Amino acid sequence: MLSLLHIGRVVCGLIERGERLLIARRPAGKNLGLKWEFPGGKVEPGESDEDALHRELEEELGVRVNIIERLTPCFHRYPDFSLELISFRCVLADTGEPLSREHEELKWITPDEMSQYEFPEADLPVLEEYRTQQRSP
Ligand SMILES: Nc1nc2c([nH]c(=O)n2[C@@H]2O[C@H](COP(=O)(O)OP(=O)(O)OP(=O)(O)O)[C@@H](O)[C@H]2O)c(=O)[nH]1
Repeated sequence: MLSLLHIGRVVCGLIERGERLLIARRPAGKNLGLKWEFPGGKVEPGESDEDALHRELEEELGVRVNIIERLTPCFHRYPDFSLELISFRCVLADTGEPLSREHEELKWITPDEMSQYEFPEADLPVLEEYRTQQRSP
């Protein structure tokens, strides 16, 4: 029988600075390697989504953020695993630059530049929701 691993809830942060958004490139050796994503990771048992976001962004980028809003959660099934992706718009709480502790590279991009980067499939509805929001008055 085909078994599919459900990795559970994954949180990620769409960190805004002015008109730009922070994206991070996954390391080559990992699953979905070299795709661009929003920093974050798996929610641990007993942890709230918000606490997981703060923990992951501290671990991966060394930053604290203030959450602006939660976007619509998306369930996605990859060929070998599935997840629920919960995204948050946020801003940096302090003035320091994010550090690339676990990613290949970090970039600040405008919403118009998003289409130039390859994101994991699970992120496509998130990108669409974010872009639509940016265009509305
Ligand atoms: N952080 C993040 N993960 C995403 C995004 N989109 C997406 O499909 N994912 C997937 O969600 C999972 C995130 O969990 P993770 O960051 O803890 O996992 P990982 O494979 O990097 O590392 P690990 O399992 O060794 O801790 C990965 O499988 C990743 O490919 C996204 O925008 N941001």
